Amino acid sequence: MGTISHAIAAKVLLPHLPSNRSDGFACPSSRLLRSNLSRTATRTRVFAKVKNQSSEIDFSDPDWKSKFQKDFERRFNIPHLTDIFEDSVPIPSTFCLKMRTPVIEDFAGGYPSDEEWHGYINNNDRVLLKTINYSSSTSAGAECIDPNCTWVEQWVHRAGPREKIYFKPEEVKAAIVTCGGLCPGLNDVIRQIVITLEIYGVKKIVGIPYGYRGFSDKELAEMPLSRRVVQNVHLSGGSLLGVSRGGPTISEIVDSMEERGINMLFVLGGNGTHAGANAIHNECRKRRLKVAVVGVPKTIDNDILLMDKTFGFDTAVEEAQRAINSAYIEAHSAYHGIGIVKLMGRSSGFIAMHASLASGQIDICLIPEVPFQLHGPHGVLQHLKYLIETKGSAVICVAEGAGQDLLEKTNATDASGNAVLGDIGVHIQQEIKKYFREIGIPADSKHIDPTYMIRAVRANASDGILCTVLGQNAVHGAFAGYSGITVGICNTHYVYLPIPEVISYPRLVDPNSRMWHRCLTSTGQPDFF
Ligand SMILES: Nc1ncnc2c1ncn2[C@@H]1O[C@H](COP(=O)(O)OP(=O)(O)O)[C@@H](O)[C@H]1O
Ligand SMILES: O=P(O)(O)OC[C@H]1O[C@](O)(COP(=O)(O)O)[C@@H](O)[C@@H]1O
Ligand SMILES: [Mg+2]
Repeated sequence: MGTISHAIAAKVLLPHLPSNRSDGFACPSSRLLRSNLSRTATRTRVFAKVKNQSSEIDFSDPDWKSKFQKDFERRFNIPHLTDIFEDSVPIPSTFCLKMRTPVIEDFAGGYPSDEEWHGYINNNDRVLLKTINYSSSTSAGAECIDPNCTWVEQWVHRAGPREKIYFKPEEVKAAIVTCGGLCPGLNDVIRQIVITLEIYGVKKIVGIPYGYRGFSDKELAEMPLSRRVVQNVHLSGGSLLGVSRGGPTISEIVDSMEERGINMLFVLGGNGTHAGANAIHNECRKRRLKVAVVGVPKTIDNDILLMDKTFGFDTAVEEAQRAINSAYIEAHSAYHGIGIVKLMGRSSGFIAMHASLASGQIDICLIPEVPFQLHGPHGVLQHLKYLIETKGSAVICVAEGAGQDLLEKTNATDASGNAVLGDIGVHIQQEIKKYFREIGIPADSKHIDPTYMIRAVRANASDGILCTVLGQNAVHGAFAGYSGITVGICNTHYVYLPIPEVISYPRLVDPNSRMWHRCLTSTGQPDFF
């Protein structure tokens, strides 16, 4: 009793279970009542789950809380080189802000250190992961461990430069790789990693071209990187290094790293890339290679667990405003105009939800986490008819992963194994056209798909800052001797997290969260089931 397995603990902490709207609430006329019912039912299911874990967490054990905390501490411990190289001797950090120019000389005369400078993070510094003490499991968005929603402090490691480092800068060959789809800010992160590495005194820095593929494709030469090369790269979107999906096996990647003498690897990517980074970290350990593998979460979908947000997300939401505004103008100017804007979000509707909230021009927001029906008395089309009759126009914002149950399945996958989704935006437009034709009401629908335009732009100012901090912290983490970690922002503080904890499943919008309810309040849409 008391030992919580990794996977089980992740489930206990899951903020919500996706509500299964087809399982049964009668549809009372009041949306509020329905929403309350739905919330209660979902909560009941959460605790049914928790109760099922009783063989794992025995809540009647007076010590369950301290056991949980101990287990949490173990899970969130960040792997360190000394776990396998016990004799590693650290040296004083070569990162010191009193010396703001990149170190250009060798360290023959010893490593510089500054006893007086208090700019380092203590290894025992921690950041509080959860900050709300929910008094009840029925509080909006409550994340409870036990049925009483007991307050349990959960601490994670604080990111930043350490006083002692585990790599001699002149012995480092650092590589950066960007994988998956594009995301605003990739170049900003690359730039900061290079700049920070140079401040530590690293001279061998390379970019691996086109994601993991660059490790195996002999035609693709690694790109030497320096402050001079990256100076202005943040001024444009995309990735200086290129990106790709799919690629070589983990063993091939580590073979290639060994051949190239890479002992620090910075991996920018989403869930899939991080699964790869963790596997590379484990393979290096298996081969007893003194290598630090550090991830920087890159996902425009914002679907990495535990973090306030990932870089590029704010920019995506901002850029989406232009498409939404165009859709609004088109719809508003047409007779019975209906605008449809499809935004990215494979399994998480964060961009659609935030873009809808920001614009104030959306009447219907559809996300993957909240099932909906198009047809029937409570369907989207019926509500559109109501909007056309009362307002004269309407705008829908739909996440690409929403309503996939309404489309034909293809079972097709991309090179990384991600499911290829059906086009929900096109489907909704077709159904709108059919429906309004059938009911004899003219409607003029316009579908805008700005997805690739949104993700190719350069980062905005707020993302620029986030990228800067994450890039710098990635380098600090590697020099501090950590590996198999990723960097993030939790409750406005910067942290290091073990990779498996942030990718055990995609972070989803909680349909019981205040944010989703705020979105519903703003759009005024009913539940569509
Ligand atoms: N489970 C996995 N283990 C190892 N590598 C993976 C895994 N899933 C994906 N990858 C690799 O990570 C890279 C990016 O994955 P992908 O899913 O396309 O993007 P993202 O990292 O943004 O989720 C690809 O090269 C893919 O082969
Ligand atoms: O057409 P591509 O390049 O496969 O990208 C489409 C996918 O990229 C994303 O924007 C983000 O995906 P990743 O996080 O895997 O890079 C998804 O929302 C979308 O499904
Ligand atoms: Mg992914």
